[in-house]
Amino acid sequence: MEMHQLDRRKPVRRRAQTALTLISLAAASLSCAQAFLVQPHRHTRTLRMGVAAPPPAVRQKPVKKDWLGRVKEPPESKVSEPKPTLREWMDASIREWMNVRDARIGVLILNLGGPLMENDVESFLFNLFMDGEIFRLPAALRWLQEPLAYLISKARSPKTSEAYRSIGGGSPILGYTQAQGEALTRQLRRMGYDAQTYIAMRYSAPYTRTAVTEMLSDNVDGVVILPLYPHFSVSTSGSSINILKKYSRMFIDMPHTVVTEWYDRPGYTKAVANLIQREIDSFTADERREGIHVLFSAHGVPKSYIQNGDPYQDHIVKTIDTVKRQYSADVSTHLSYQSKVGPVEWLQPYTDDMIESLAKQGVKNLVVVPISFVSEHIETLEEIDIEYRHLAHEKGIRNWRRVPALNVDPLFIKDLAELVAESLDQPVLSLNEVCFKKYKTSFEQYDE
Ligand SMILES: C=CC1=C(C)c2cc3[nH]c(cc4nc(cc5[nH]c(cc1n2)c(C)c5CCC(=O)O)C(CCC(=O)O)=C4C)c(C)c3C=C
Ligand SMILES: [Fe+2]
Repeated sequence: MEMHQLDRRKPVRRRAQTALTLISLAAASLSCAQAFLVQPHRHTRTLRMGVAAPPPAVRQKPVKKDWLGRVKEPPESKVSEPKPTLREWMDASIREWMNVRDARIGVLILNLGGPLMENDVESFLFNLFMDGEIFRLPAALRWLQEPLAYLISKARSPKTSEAYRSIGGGSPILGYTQAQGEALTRQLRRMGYDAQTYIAMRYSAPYTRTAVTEMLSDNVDGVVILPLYPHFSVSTSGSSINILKKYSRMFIDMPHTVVTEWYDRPGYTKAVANLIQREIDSFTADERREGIHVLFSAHGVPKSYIQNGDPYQDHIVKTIDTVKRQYSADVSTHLSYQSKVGPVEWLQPYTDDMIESLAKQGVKNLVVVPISFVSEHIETLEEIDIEYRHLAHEKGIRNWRRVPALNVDPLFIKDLAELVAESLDQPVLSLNEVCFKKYKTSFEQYDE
């Protein structure tokens, strides 16, 4: 009975086999034609949709073929390589649908965001305090996150609005981030990459979902995820990566790698040192004889974060160690932390206490360096330039200098571009690995 049924299926199977053979022949001749024709592959990019590139951990080696379709064996050393680089992953993914190599790279820039105008302050603060990486409640009280975020943002918004009003009514962070993104795109293109940058802000538009949607509709072949924070903290890069992890289903077949931190980059640290040196050089010979003090002021985080393993403070200290080797040795260097929020203890010493203490010691010439920020925003323009400057003068520090943020400093942008390029040739670090292995963020709890 079974035999009979099988026999009756044979002609159907034969027809299916013939159809398959015809399809493969057509596909083979198409790929041969493509090898000879100069094809603008972007027009056919939709072919790729739904083709899942294998995730890095289980990825098989890409099958390399010559123009006749013969399989080329990879060199022996590469066979044993445990993890692919992003470049290899992109290559493999592209080769699955077409024999082309001019990969388009999306660079997804992550930043915090800020209110564009005064009316946005309350919703920006609400988003910020809704984030469990910023405003951490014990597990049993997490159901209070939303009502508390609502109350705190309402209560804080008059003070915060006043601060934004004093710098023109809104945060300049989006404008600077866009300028940095455009400069990075230009630099990567000068270096020969078909790259495009996209901006994902954490607490204000353009949000992560928008950036990812835009990036996918541009048909990028691979993504480098680049937080614009040199130092990793779960409260900044970690929080943005959490949200991205939530949306990672949107680019499940998209080769990607995460740059988690870049606090020791040569171009970044040199660019900061150059800006400090410029301020040091602006002092007169008499002022130099009096002594010059350089105060690095980093955005603080609650002390408990560091006790729970956040590497932020360690990264800050390492940046400063590298930077201070690159400017005049005859100045004194200090570190303090600014922007404390709420009643719990944050990293110490606080910047206002440090300024008072330096003034008490008789310091007259002070250079302040905002070290955790790479563009101007409220903490540099209001907190440092207005509040701390006023305090310093009041306490007798006569000569106050503030080192500008890097913004689009050419040396810095070039270094960021090199960082992106280098990340293509390093073993990929996936979102999963960052969230579950490297830093163990708590992404499952929170929404954008
Ligand atoms: C490295 C940078 C930053 C760290 C670390 C960070 C931690 C952190 N911040 C808050 C609370 C607030 N931050 C606010 C604004 C703000 N913070 C950063 C950077 C870091 N924050 C930026 C870039 C900005 C936006 C600046 C702009 O121009 O808009 C605010 C809003 C302003 C205010 O009301 O003071 C709050 C609040 C916490 C609690 C925290 C660590 C847990
Ligand atoms: Fe902050």
